[in-house]
Amino acid sequence: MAEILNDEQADAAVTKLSGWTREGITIERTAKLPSFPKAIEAVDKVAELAEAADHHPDIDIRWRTVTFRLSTHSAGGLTEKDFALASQIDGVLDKV
Ligand SMILES: C[C@H](O)[C@H](O)[C@H]1CNC2=NC(N)=NC(=O)C2=N1
Repeated sequence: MAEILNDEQADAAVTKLSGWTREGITIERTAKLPSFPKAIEAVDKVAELAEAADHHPDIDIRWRTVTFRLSTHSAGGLTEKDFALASQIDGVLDKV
């Protein structure tokens, strides 16, 4: 099982991402996409990455605003898996 990062490690890891904040054992990023279809396109790409990683974000879609939340449920905390997928999500959002 992936190891839970402590507060210091999690805070250091979050600063390496773009636009993510940490709320306890969850990290989240909200992005406003240019349109609803673009928001769905971004979510679709993230879904493919999530499946490939076998790690899945909670996703909230409101018109063209999308929030991604990550936590490693099986570990009960934040692990490298969350930060690895968050970085991939940044890559998707940079290109939309
Ligand atoms: C069996 C499989 O590895 C697990 O159910 C995975 C799937 N996706 C997951 N996603 C997240 N965010 N946390 C998990 O603990 C998790 N577990």
